[in-house]
This record gives sequence, structure tokens and C-alpha cells, in this order.
Amino acid sequence: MNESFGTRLRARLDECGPLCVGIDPSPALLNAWSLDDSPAGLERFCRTVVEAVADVAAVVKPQSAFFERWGSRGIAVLERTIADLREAGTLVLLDVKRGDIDSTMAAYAEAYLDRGSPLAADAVTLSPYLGFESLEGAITSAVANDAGVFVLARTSNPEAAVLQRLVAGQVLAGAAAVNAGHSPFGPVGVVMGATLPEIEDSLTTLNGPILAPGLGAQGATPADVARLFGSVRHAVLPSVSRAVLADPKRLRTRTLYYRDECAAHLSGTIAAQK
Ligand SMILES: O=c1ccn([C@@H]2O[C@H](COP(=O)(O)O)[C@@H](O)[C@H]2O)c(=O)[nH]1
Repeated sequence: MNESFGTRLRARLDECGPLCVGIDPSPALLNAWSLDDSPAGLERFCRTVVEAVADVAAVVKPQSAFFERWGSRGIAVLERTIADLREAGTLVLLDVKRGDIDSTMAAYAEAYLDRGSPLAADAVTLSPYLGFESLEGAITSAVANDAGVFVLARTSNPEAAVLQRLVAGQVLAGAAAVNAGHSPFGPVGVVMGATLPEIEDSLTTLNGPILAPGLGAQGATPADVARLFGSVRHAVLPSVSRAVLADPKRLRTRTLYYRDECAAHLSGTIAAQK
């Protein structure tokens, strides 16, 4: 029997420490790397990131939008990047933020979670905007494929605050209900920005992983991660993209910096800053 996503994520966090590195091959970053904004440039970018971080980041998170922009040729690069990451033993979280009615969700699940699919990842991001229950088929598919999902609860962008504060409680309750009884984590993670001023107390009963984007370019620091997520330190997965990707020569050192700083702040080795 294969190991569940929760078991594999726990092992990876214990082995590598708490960091998710994003692969966001934007036109600006390709330009900063002196690469063509083309599928070939995209491929070179991704190969370089995989080689530099696959063994030190617990999870790597390709941002689908930057691949989709190139149509089928970009998706082909995404497929190869997912394959390279999985071969390297890294967990792949595909950031696609999908959410739709049940029959359409089933097709998304087939694309991103069915282990026979060329785009199959270890986990995907999902949007609960059509109702948490509309994600049920995708969650069932994730469990059947030993994969996971991360449902948007409170995202890192400031524009989301008013809308998401109204519904985050429902998302956290829905996720906790699915995760109940699973060990070490259930299959349903949530997304909670590291940029938030505060988080919901109910996160302590989630029994699932917490993806915390916003580190670096969006202004959050490792100290913020510890201040917000200290009560769920065993489950938090801080995520960083541009602040690590800015300079190809410093990919690994920046990754190690964010990983080690997050680990030190979360463990209390570095005292929490006000
Ligand atoms: O709440 C969210 C959810 C997802 N993202 C994505 O993460 C990266 C962030 O990139 P940075 O360069 O570290 O700012 C990007 O792919 C977003 O789409 C997020 O920022 N916030």
C-alpha cells in the first residue's frame, strides 16, 4: 500500500525542514535571468530551479499560470518539471486554484490528481468559491491517489481580506471534518497567508497542513510566520517564490536562508519579534 500524502509530507518536513519553494517563471524573472520569454527559456529556468532546490525544499510549487501562458508548449514544460521533481523525490504542489461544480471538478481531479495523468501532482490548490462541498469529488480523488489538496481559506493578497473573512470559518470547519481521525495529517490542507494580521484559533483543530504564502516579495518574514503559526508550527509550510528566484546564482543559498530562518523562528531558537 502506498503512503498517504500526509505521511509523505510529514516525512519530507522532518527531513528537509519547513519550506515550499515556488516555481514562477514570469516574464520579469526570465528577463532577470537573461533567458528568452519562450518555452525554451521556461524549460531552462525550471531545470535550474529543480537542480538547485529539489533536495532542500520539502515541497516545490509550480505556478500553473506561468506555464499556461504558453499553451500546449508551456504545459509540456510543466509536465517535464513535475516529472523531474517527482524523480528527485520532492513533493509537488501544483498551484492551479481550481474550483467548479462537481462534474467539472471531477475532470480537474482527473487532470491533476489521477496518478496516471501526465500532470499528476502530490497536491493541488483548490478554490472553495463554489462551496466547500463542491470540492468533495476532488478530495475523494486525492485520497484515492495518495495525494492532497490545499483549499484557499485566507490568501496572502490584501484585496482578499473582506470577502474571505466571511467564509474562512466554513472552509476551516469543512477541512477539519474531512481530516478528523487521520494521522499525521489529513488530506485537506488550507492556504493562510503569512501576510495576515492574525489567524483563526480554529486552525489548531485542522489536523492538516497549512500553506503560508507571502514570504519575501509580499512582505512577510520568518518572524511573521512564527508569530502567526506558532500554535500550529508542526503543520505550517511557509512558501516563497520571487525572493528565492530573483538571482539564479543564489537560488540554493536563498532557499537555505528562508528554510533555516523559518525553522529557527518556529522552534523558538530565535525569539519571537513584536
Ligand atoms: O494566498 C496565496 C496563494 C497563492 N499564492 C501564490 O504563491 C506565489 C507567491 O509568490 P511570491 O513571489 O513569493 O510572492 C504566487 O505563485 C502566487 O500566485 C499567493 O501569493 N498567495
